[in-house]
Parts: sequence; C-alpha cells; structure tokens
Amino acid sequence: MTKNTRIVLSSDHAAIELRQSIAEHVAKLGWDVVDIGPTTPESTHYPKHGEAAARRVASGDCALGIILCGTGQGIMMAANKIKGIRCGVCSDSFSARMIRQHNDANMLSIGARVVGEGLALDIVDAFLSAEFEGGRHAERVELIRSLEH
Ligand SMILES: O=C(CO)[C@H](O)[C@H](O)COP(=O)(O)O
Repeated sequence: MTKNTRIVLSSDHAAIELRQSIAEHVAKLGWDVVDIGPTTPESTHYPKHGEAAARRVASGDCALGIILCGTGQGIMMAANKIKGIRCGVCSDSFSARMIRQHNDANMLSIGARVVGEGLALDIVDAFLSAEFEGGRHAERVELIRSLEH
C-alpha cells in the first residue's frame, strides 16, 4: 500500500502568513500540501476552519493536519470535536515530537500570535519527523479513542 503523503493546512485570519510559510516548508519536505485556506485577511471564524481540516484527516483523505489561529487553542478545540482527531497545540519542539511519539496525534495546532516563524517551522519539523512508538502508549491512545463512544 502506498503511503498517504497528503497533509491538510488551514487557519483563521490571524495566521494566514505563517500558514503559507509552513505550506512552502512542508512541500519542500516532500508532502502533498492540501491548503484549504482562507487566503484573504478578512476576519473569520476559527471553528469552521478547524472542522474542515479535521474532516480531511478523519476521513483519511489526508494523513496529517496542521492548523493555526492566534493562539492555536480555539482551532484545536474545534478540531478535537471531530471523531478520530487527536490534535495538540505546541509552542515548543519537544511537545510537538511527543504528541506524535506518545499520543499518536494526527493534527498539530500552532498559535501565530505566540511563536515566530523560525520556531514554528522547527515545531513542524519535530512533529513530522516523529513516529508513534506504540507499546504502552497504544493502550492509552485506545482509551482516548474509547471516550468517543
Ligand atoms: O486565537 C484565536 C482563537 O483561539 C483567534 O485567532 C482569535 O480569537 C481571533 O481574534 P481576533 O478576532 O481579535 O483577531
């Protein structure tokens, strides 16, 4: 089976520039970027963008997702309401690596008003290069999944 290399990106108005930098960066890493916008700077509502991105991941259309808003918090909350989504907000690279290794996160959220571009790209690298370790963590992720029923 071929590996799904599609990654969805979305944000609200607070994070358009940073999202576009991340999109370019991630494309250079070899991912097929599915940037679902928005592209214009008008004020918009982060829950709908979090939901739209999360549905791409939950459906299997995209393997992973990166979402952004001002703090990363609101859009993360919306994404985590979609069944099958495990999304964490990260402002440091260690956490970004750990949410993949221990929590099998399938989405990363970043606050564009919290971290600068350099750190954001480092956070993205940490997230994308890490892999779920399974083992004892698999049982715990399964317990998270069981909360969805
Ligand atoms: O961080 C956010 C949600 O968690 C939003 O980006 C933020 O609330 C938008 O604020 P404003 O409408 O003042 O630009």
